[in-house]
Amino acid sequence: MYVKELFVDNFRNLQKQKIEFCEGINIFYGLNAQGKSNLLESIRLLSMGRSFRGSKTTELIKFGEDYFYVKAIICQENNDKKIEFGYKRNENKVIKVNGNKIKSTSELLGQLLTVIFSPEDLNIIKEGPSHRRKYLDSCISVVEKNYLYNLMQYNKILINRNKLLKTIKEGKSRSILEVFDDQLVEYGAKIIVVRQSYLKNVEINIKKFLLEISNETAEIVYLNSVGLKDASDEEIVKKRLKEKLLKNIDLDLKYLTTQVGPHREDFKIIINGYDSRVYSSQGQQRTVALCLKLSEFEILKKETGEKPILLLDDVMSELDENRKKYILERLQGFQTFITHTTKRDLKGDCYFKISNGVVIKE
Ligand SMILES: Nc1ncnc2c1ncn2[C@@H]1O[C@H](COP(=O)(O)OP(=O)(O)OP(=O)(O)O)[C@@H](O)[C@H]1O
Repeated sequence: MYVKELFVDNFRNLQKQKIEFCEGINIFYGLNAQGKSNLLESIRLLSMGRSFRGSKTTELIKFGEDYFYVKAIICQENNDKKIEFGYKRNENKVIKVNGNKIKSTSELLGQLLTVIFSPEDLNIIKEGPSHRRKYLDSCISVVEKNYLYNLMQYNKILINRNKLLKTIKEGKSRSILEVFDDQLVEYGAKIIVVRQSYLKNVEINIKKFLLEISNETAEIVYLNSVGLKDASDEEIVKKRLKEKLLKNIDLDLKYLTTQVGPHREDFKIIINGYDSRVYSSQGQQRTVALCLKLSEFEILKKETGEKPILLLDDVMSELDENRKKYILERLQGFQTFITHTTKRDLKGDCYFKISNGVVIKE
């Protein structure tokens, strides 16, 4: 698939305009703070239903305005698909696919397949477990239809269980907790099994990429909440999760929050035998992040049978010549959007200059 055309109105600093892209490598260049990342953000918004920078939807509205609207025409096997995203301050967002309003973000996922590379990817490697969980959940949500639903259900039950823990402290019966535990186990086990399988795929890919880029070995260790080396059997996972919940009840009551479950999980990326989060250099961590994104791309491609679109926001300047060459070779044949401060050094199929929110095709 590829994005043929984009229309933006009141999105961040971008001027109201229609932009036509080419099928190969699209280079967007310009000085700092002109709107390059904003443009990629608008495309990614149509893909995931939210900002890749973690901004709230209301922050995407141009200063001084009260709505924004973004529309893209996607070409897929010679059929055109239209995706629209509109948001008016204090109202609900409106998302449409081919003119039909969709009810939830999960219906949008999979309509426009994108993988974004940005300097913030480093946080997936460097920061705490919540960054890795969030990343993992967002990748899986696109390729596994029920994953987001299961995750949302799990989180709802978790909130209620945590509320209940507080009232039990005040003297109510512990047995009510079991009702929540059964539901938590039901959804939790599904989440764990899918995470296990996804991470196995990531490991296969990351091993290959890292070997090719820097001749290093890689291994992924899924730190699942049930303490299993292989958490791929749903029934076993259910049983173990139930046991763990029961075992931890005193701790839960002490801290008034659920101590065990998918909401506490993490995964480690081991490079040459050492945890990359703790022992890798900044440059090595950057390479690991790059490999992680390349494997996301490979899995997305394999699972959907489609050609995903690549969004490279400000990453080229941080890569050395070898890595730059490697990534550009891998992305041959896919629509790619690259932002850069200069036009030099990058070979593209079409170039756009961005200045003060205006995008000019050359
Ligand atoms: N809601 C908004 N309304 C208007 N302008 C905004 C809004 N949000 C951000 N901006 C501005 O948009 C401008 C461009 O931001 P953007 O992140 O796209 O820059 P960029 O061209 O990618 O620059 P850099 O090369 O520094 O990364 C910034 O000056 C920012 O302050």
